[in-house]
Amino acid sequence: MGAKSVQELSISDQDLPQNYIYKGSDFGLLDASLPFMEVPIIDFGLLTSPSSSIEELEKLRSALSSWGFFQAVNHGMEITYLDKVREVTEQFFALPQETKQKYHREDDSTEGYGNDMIITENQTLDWSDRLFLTVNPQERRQLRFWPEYPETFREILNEYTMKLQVMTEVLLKAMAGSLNLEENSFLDMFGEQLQALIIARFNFYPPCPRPDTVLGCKPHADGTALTILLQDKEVEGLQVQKDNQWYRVPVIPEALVINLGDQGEIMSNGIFKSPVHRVVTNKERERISLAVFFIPNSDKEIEPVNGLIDETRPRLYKKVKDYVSIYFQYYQRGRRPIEAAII
Ligand SMILES: O=C(O)CCC(=O)C(=O)O
Ligand SMILES: [Fe+2]
Repeated sequence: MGAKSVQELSISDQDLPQNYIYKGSDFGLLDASLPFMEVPIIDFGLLTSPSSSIEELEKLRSALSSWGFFQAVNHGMEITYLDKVREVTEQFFALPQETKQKYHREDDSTEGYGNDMIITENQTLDWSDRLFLTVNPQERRQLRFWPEYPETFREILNEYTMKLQVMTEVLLKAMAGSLNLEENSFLDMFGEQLQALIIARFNFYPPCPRPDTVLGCKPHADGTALTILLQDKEVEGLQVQKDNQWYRVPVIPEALVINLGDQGEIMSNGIFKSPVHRVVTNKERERISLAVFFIPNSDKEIEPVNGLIDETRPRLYKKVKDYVSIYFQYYQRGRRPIEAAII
């Protein structure tokens, strides 16, 4: 049944297993003296067409082409609702270990509860336990991995991801609008009516005895088109890289953190960035987050939108299909999967 959960490791007096020690050369700067990112805050209410504000679209374009990250406010979900989503996440991870094991993922599969998937020898493991659930398309749901406790878990996950789906449609249209493209240019790449693969990844980061050498999540860029992240309400940990410098992503309890993934960068012909980010650990407090991944259907070919290719901006990426399948292999070897798509 595989290794101990990170949660169990965090409370055992056993020495820290060596494979959690991060060996990359880019560790170093884990202290709080790192600068905060100058986080672009986008008012979602102003993005909704047909009256979307030119100014807000310009802010969106600028955020996605510099950071690849922004914080979304006025997205239609009250903070009390976001707190409910956080609460069921905390409640799940607080269940007794035997109960959580009921939802344990198989060693060779991502779906379910468990810690970092082991793909290569010598791989550094992330200091986190996760619950990974496919939400959409509905027929791909594997309900045996969906917690039955807390009782509202399934209902909230279903409802929350439906709300995010609506946001994603608005966002994809606004992204196109911000580049003067036809409104459905990005949306169409997902397939009919956003028939996206939607995956929810609940992350749990227990306190870590060695935050100076252990990461909650290794540096990576997401393989998605878009990711919508609900951060812990109080505990910071997410950092983003820009021009070889790491920045802290501030906690804004009522906001959703949105970032572009590799497939979003490919569609935009490199105008929008898929940012490298990581999660650091701390000694005192646990941290939770919920990342929801929006991924074009695996039978859809993804390529730069036509209107974004011209003499001054040649096509930068090849057509890719089922990008996710190569993604994990590259990631666990510490390479950027998007390299596979560069012309
Ligand atoms: O926990 C976080 O803040 C980020 C998690 C993340 O990057 C991911 O799940 O891909
Ligand atoms: Fe990520």
